[in-house]
Amino acid sequence: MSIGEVGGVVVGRGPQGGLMCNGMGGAEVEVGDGEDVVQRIGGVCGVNEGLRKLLDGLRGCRGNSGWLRLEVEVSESGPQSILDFVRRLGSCCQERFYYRSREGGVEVGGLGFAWKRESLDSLSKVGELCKGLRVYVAGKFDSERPAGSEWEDFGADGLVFVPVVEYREGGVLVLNVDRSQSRWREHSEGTLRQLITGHADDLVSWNAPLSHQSQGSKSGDWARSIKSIKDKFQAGESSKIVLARTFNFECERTPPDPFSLLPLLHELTPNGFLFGLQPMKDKVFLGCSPEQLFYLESFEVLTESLAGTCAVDGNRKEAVEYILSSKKDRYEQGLVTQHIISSLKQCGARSVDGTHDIVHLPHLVHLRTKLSASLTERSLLDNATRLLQAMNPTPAVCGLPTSVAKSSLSDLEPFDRGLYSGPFGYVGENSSEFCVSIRSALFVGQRMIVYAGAGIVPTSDPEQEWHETALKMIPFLQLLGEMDAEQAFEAACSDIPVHFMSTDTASDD
Ligand SMILES: C=C(O[C@H]1C=CC=C(C(=O)O)[C@@H]1O)C(=O)O
Repeated sequence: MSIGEVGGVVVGRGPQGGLMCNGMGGAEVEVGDGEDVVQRIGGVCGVNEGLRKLLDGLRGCRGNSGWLRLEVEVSESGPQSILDFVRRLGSCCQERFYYRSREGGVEVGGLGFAWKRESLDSLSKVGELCKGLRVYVAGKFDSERPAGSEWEDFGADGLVFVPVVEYREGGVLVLNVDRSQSRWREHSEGTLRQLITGHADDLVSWNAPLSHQSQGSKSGDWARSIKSIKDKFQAGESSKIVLARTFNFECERTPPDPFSLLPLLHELTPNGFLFGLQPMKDKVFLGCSPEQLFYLESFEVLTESLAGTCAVDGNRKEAVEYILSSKKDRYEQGLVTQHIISSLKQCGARSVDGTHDIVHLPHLVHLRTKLSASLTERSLLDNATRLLQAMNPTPAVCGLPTSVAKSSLSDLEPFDRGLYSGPFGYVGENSSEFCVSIRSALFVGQRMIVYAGAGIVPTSDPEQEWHETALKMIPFLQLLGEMDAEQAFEAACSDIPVHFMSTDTASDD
């Protein structure tokens, strides 16, 4: 595909001719049917005007194969404009998506699905996706486990997708069209029109639902599960299993837009990956995770082993000293590091470099080893697919051996993890990155389910591990239940259902 500039428009041009693209400068340009087309529409404008330009740009396009991507540069690229875009257009589009990498280098808000698959294997078949295109992935932790009804619509294996409209870092608004789909024009135009003419929501701060009741895993069941995990250790079947539990809220009414939690979660955990996915109305999975699965650029991969947790009870320095000298935490994290190194080797790495550090989060610290390696010289998509297969799930969220841990968790956890602790990220033209979607929650109608897990090793104490999962739930419980951190911790530790009565304090941002 060649790129040319016509009348202020950059156009991808196919050799066969046949498809007419009417550029914004008025020039009509012929591009090949079946070829991928990338067109940058000139002139910086506001978001609404940008959406109109995309609609105009679409008018002259025809064809029934190949990707079409129209891009407009928009001026509103303030600190939260991408997240605000996704929040404001919630009433105009049922399918929403948001992702921000830990350092913020990649940030995207997506609306509608231009292309969607339910199997992660489909990622290896997207080799022909066009230049500049990013494919986003939200994978399930264990797709072999029977799906819980709460996770319906999140795909059999998760979702692999390209949004219709993307608002990307650097202030670029993108329209993605897969012209091989029947009725691609109606679908794309329909989505754009809804966004342009629909009623944009006011930005309202999250306010906890007026009345809600909590329930979730019980500490007695937790202790019994740990006992059976330890039996597996004794029988020599496993060395580590990461057991998770849930904290559920039942509300009297559907709570406010869950996407409005994202800025608050990010404030509490600024050094996290921020993500949200709404495959349909009243179903949202979101979170703010400290854990990177991998970052891949060219053949160079960065990854990390994050495990081992110590509470920060006032004095961070003491917590750091404690965790650095804790044999149990070092063992637990060492298993993850070793597994990741062997996964990297499976993907062609000859040597792996590593440095240790500590991750500081509200109320806790984790051990981390940052790892880097050079992989075999294959395409980025090929390497990303192989990394996903080899690394996911790591023993930071599953256990060892992976198959034994997975089947034990399927027996012991009385709920489907769905996307919790699965990979969440993208494969793009020049880079690919995934986080592990821990520190997350699912919103289904009037239910809100918070997930957290803890690595169980032979020396684990059930009560301490229960407290550890409570610590990990604090940011969510603080926000969902309108509590301070101490109350949130107590609620997360308690076996007794709590009845919340919040005050109605919705306010403009
Ligand atoms: C499984 C979770 O955390 C993992 C990541 C960091 C530390 C962990 C731990 O100490 O057990 C877990 O491996 C979770 O937050 O749900």
